[in-house]
Amino acid sequence: MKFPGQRKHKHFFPIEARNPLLSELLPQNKPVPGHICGIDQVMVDIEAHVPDDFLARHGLSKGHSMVLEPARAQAIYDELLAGRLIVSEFAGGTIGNTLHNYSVLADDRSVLFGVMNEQIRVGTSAYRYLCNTSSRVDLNYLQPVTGSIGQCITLISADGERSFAINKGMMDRLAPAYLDKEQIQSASALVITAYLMRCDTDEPMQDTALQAVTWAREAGVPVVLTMGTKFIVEDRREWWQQFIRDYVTVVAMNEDEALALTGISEPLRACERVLEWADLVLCTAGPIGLYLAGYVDEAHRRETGRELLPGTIPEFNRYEYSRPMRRADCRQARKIYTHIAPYMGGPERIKNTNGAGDGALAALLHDMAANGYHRQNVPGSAKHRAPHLSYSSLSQVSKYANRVSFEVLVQHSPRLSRGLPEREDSLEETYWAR
Ligand SMILES: Nc1ncnc2c1ncn2[C@@H]1O[C@H](COP(=O)(O)OP(=O)(O)OP(=O)(O)O)[C@@H](O)[C@H]1O
Ligand SMILES: O=c1[nH]cnc2c1ncn2[C@@H]1O[C@H](CO)[C@@H](O)[C@H]1O
Repeated sequence: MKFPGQRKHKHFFPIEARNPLLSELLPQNKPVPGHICGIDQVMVDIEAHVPDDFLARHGLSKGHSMVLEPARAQAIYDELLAGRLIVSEFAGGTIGNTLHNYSVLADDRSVLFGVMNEQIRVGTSAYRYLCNTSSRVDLNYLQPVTGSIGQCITLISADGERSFAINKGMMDRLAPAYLDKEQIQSASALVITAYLMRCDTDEPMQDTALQAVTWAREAGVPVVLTMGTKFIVEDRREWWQQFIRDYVTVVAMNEDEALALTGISEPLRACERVLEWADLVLCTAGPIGLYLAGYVDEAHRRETGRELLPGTIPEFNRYEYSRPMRRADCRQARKIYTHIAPYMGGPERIKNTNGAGDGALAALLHDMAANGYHRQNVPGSAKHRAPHLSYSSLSQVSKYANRVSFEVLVQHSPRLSRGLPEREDSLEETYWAR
């Protein structure tokens, strides 16, 4: 496990360095490995650049993800192919992307639950998927199926916005029998997406997801839910609110999904509302940057060194230097918030925004997993006097998440091809020194 930022104090990693003092604290010399788990509708992104009237002509809604009848998806694909508009076919899926990015950033193992073609031929979508997935993503648990994984036709508009048209194939056929309870219950987090719940009634994906979150909850493993698209949430707002109350520790969403979930358009107020149901909230807001909101016990709160920010919750960032905790672990819980504007004001040129939110979530997961890893390996550390959810403060995590989003925006694919540059390990320094 690579740590999310350089630490200048006594908690410095890597512990593999076998500091003799640290090793006294360790029952064994080999560090206990960590991992995270995720469930996805395994799919490839087939990317094409199109004018807005292409979307209108095919009845697609800009910025969203729609599952189409196979014949309709095929018609779009054929038109793109005939017009030589397809620029790439690359592994996708919101959780697949998040696990891949986590593994690249953390140099750590992640486990993907999903389906995969039983037989793979060179050049097919399944082949592309495997080629573009980090070797640190464990694919040994995939369920073999006869039929294709999903295809997500990713249509990029002139302004960089992306719209998805999905030919689902076998992506929702993942059965509960192909989950691994031991892997889930020993993970630092289980990541799922709201997309999993839009399978057809005769498909097992929803039941599979419910089984996994039940096991995670039972073992105290944080359940992380990314909202997918506002349409899924809008249709069943109360259902989602109850689902979050019952199972979810961390909610990740953009401002549209936040509005659909809470009825509140202002991201900070929406985060405040979601904190009534979950413990930690990541809300990305495109060019506005991103918000993180959580809880800390009064006894562990830390005041910011930055200027206090105005907003719908005045001085909302006052305790942003605190490390977030579960509400139930606080004796006197206080809500804490942070906001960060896009890294370096945003890229000069955005290649496309696809996966920028997934990138931010991967960074947050990295910091959470680093905390679990540190706790397991150095249980006596002062860092773990209280049960925090992350290794770093809310403020530090937001900088990291933002930095990773930036990296996704300036490249072509939602999947990072490499980790962040080493020299930036101290985000604090480079962040302000342009
Ligand atoms: N136009 C932009 N200018 C500057 N930064 C941006 C822009 N769009 C996105 N970002 C950065 O990327 C982060 C995530 O973006 P966004 O809110 O678009 O994610 P998203 O809608 O969840 O994306 P996806 O669902 O494709 O993963 C933002 O918090 C911000 O830091
Ligand atoms: O229905 C879906 N299920 C899972 N992933 C999806 C779905 N629609 C789009 N994406 C994925 O979201 C990523 C960007 O966040 C894209 O890479 C796309 O593959």
